[in-house]
Amino acid sequence: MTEDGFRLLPGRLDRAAQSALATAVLERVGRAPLYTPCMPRTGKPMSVRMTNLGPLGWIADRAGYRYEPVHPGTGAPWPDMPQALLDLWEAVAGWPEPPQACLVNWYAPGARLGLHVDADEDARDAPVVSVSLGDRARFRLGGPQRGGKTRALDLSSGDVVVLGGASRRFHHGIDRIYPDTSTLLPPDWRPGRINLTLRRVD
Ligand SMILES: O=C(O)CCC(=O)C(=O)O
Ligand SMILES: [Fe+2]
Repeated sequence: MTEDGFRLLPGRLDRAAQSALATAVLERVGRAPLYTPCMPRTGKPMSVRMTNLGPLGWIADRAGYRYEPVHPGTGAPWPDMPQALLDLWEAVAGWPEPPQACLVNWYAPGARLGLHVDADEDARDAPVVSVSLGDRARFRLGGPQRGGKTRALDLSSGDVVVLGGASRRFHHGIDRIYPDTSTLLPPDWRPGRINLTLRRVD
């Protein structure tokens, strides 16, 4: 762990665990389809597609950023979080309560996620735990200030990142993915990357 509470756990999930998790997540994505979020006000579509698992889901649309208990397209509650994610949170988060939201991000080749701070949660002290599955990505980590110094690190399938302590409020994003660098996901989902972001909301 670094002083600022940022932790990269390379290969935290072995291949069998990644594969079982991918199967569990994709089955749920079948019930809660990916949708294209957009920027508040401008309505500009994001390149990452999203859905959620768990009691609450993070939504971005013209009205703003917020958490909702139901899928915006189907109106149904989000599917439950696979037990493996709850277990992972318990093992690495160091937080007494379980996560309330698991954002599922889908990066096709060309998708990216601009530098941002995860700031829509009242539970600002609970860490964010994020899991990478599928193709490798270049993750960018900055500091608390927008426009400050950043560094890049690669995230591979099975890697887990914990944004705890001060790093909970650090800027971060995904510059790009590296297509066809993993054979984990089923053929229909290649090339591409899934990221699972576990958060406590209130
Ligand atoms: O895809 C990633 O690794 C990061 C995702 C992220 O920062 C987010 O969903 O807030
Ligand atoms: Fe984030």
